[in-house]
Amino acid sequence: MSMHDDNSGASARLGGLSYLNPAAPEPWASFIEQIERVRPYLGPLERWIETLKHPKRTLIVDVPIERDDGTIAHFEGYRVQHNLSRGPGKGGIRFHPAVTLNEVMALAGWMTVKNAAIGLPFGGAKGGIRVDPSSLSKGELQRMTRRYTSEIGLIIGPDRDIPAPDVGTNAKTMAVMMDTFSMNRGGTATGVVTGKPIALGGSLGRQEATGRGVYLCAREAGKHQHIPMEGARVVVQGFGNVGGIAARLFRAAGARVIAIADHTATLANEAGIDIPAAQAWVAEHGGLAGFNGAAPIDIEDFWQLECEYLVPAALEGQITPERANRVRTRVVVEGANGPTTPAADDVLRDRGVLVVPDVLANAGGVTVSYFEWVQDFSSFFWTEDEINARLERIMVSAYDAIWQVAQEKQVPLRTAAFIIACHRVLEARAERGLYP
Ligand SMILES: NC(=O)C1=CN([C@@H]2O[C@H](COP(=O)(O)OP(=O)(O)OC[C@H]3O[C@@H](n4cnc5c(N)ncnc54)[C@H](O)[C@@H]3O)[C@@H](O)[C@H]2O)C=CC1
Ligand SMILES: O=C(O)CCC(=O)C(=O)O
Repeated sequence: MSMHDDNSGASARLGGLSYLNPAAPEPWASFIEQIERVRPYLGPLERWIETLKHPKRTLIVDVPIERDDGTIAHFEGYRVQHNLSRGPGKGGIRFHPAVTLNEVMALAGWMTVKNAAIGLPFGGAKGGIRVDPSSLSKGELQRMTRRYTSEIGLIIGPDRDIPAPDVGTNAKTMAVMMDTFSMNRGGTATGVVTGKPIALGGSLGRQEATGRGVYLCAREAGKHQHIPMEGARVVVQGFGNVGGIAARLFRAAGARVIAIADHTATLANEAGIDIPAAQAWVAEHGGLAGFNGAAPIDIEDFWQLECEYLVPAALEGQITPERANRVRTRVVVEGANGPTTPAADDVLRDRGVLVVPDVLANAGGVTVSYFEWVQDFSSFFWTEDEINARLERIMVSAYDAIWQVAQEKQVPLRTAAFIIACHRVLEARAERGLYP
């Protein structure tokens, strides 16, 4: 059963404030730097580049709730619509104690690029609340989610902006958001969020889609790098929805997952870790700590384990230049959003490490969210095999297109993905602004 079914489990996996990496720049600064790196490749569209450096709409909301003890608590929430040129906003909702406006702006910007790079008809958006959901009772969590949804209800909707799960949220959160939006509107609106439970118009395959996309990208990268999947050594940071599922798929394909880490433990086993057993442990205990199928190692040793694939699938700013200098991997496959800083990207490029960027590698989730949205509109639902086959086609063709541009322009895959995406977004922007 899904590791995301119970929000208390999701909350326990958040990692508290520890994920703020003081050695990394603010996420929005990283995003701006990534946009700047595309400037020389934009041709006449360059005159529109500032569009990408200014989120279109930024909503900050106060979310007051009555706590179970009768006191009133206030939380700060956000929904940022970075760009809507190519369609409605799309992107997840994060509940985490370290959420900031700066972070949500960057996450929304990465959604704009991701959706355009893959060719989905969406703009980019993201939202979040600065809260540790594990500190709330189920009732408090529900009241907070409902109040937040009502507050951002001003700007979301099936044809305006469609949230989905991210760190600290799950299918249950989406069910409550859908219900609140529908109550306020006076009619059921399944298409307002994706990542919903199947009973409410959710899509088969969405739960696994991000991890599946990560695995597919690794497989494609391995073809170019001549890395056989059988026996490939894999190291995964983050063992939630994305990291846990990716690790399971790597193992199922014959790879050897030799190290895994979450906010409670960093573990290694050169012989290969039994991933389903580790997932069952986390589902029961809320974290990897205590799992005896691998031995605890130091976090800094984790980053320099020799492997074929390194998969950061936790949070931003994890691969700094200092760590990039020490990694001993051939391919970094970014399950998380923004795990590699721009300066670390340069180090990895100089060291010949291939980086499959977040805006490609973790796009499987939003791709199946797109399928969910389409299915909700048509009220016609596909089988899991159909969904997985369509997901694979889209991921492989996006990978090939980005690889091609990288070869032609002699740039890293991230820059290639940004070139494709920024062209699409700015062309749409320019077309919408021109007289015939
Ligand atoms: N859920 C989705 O469909 C998508 C998620 N992502 C990105 O993937 C990343 C992970 O998201 P989910 O797996 O959904 O979240 P999750 O809440 O299911 O799991 C997060 C994992 O990261 C671990 N973690 C937190 N702080 C850590 C630290 N300091 N060191 C090591 N591990 C730490 C947690 O223990 C947990 O295992 C995020 O960057 C998210 O934005 C990207 C695309 C889609
Ligand atoms: O499924 C979605 O709509 C968004 C997923 C997401 O937040 C992401 O790709 O980072």
